[in-house]
Amino acid sequence: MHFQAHQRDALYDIIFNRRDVRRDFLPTPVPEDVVQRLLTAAHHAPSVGFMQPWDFIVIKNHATRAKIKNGFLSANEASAQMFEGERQTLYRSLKLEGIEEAPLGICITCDRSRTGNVVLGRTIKPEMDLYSAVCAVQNLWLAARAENLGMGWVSILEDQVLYDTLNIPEHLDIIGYFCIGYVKAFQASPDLEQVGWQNRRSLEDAIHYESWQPDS
Ligand SMILES: Cc1cc2c(cc1C)N(C[C@H](O)[C@H](O)[C@H](O)COP(=O)(O)O)c1[nH]c(=O)[nH]c(=O)c1N2
Repeated sequence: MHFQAHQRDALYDIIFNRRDVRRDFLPTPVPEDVVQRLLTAAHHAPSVGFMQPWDFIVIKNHATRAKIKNGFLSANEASAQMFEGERQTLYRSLKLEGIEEAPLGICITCDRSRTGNVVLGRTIKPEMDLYSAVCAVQNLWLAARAENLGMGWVSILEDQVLYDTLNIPEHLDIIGYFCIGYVKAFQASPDLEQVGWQNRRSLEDAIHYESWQPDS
């Protein structure tokens, strides 16, 4: 398959217009065929040794999401206290999850023992299975944006909340919990940039030619 310019441009549009969404979710359910398309995209991510270490737990039940939200609330209080002064005040004003508002939750796990102990490509760097599962996250994120669905990563949450609430076996690692739903609007830039928490680093500083150089 040879992609045409308009197809290339569509991919870049999706990349640049993808946002971490935690507010403005609409209650409109995500149709099952759309959910299947999202998960098919996630399932086609690259993985070390083709081990496909991920599983996807799909959560629509509100009571389940309310339990996860409670877990967020306590983790978020502990997190807020790690920041000081004005930074803590700003942190407390941020909306950092849409667990109850978004009608769809997806928890992604990583089975580090899938396909055995010795995995092609993971022989020297054992963390490659976790990285593979994160590749599935990014596919999901981009597919969601292509479907005009907002998606937000909620990592302010103790893993144990997800193990207990979702009955996840202990041998699985938790990669993340994601809120997904249609939205009133997509923001043009990251929320954290809009509120002055953190600016986008210049690409110039991120690119190094031939060898690493400190920021200019
Ligand atoms: C691994 C990981 C974990 C988290 C996030 C991202 C990633 C990659 N982000 C979203 C993050 O704040 C966001 O991606 C950046 O601020 C950039 O914004 P856009 O994603 O471009 O909108 C995120 N956001 C949030 O509100 N609560 C959270 O718990 C997390 N956790």
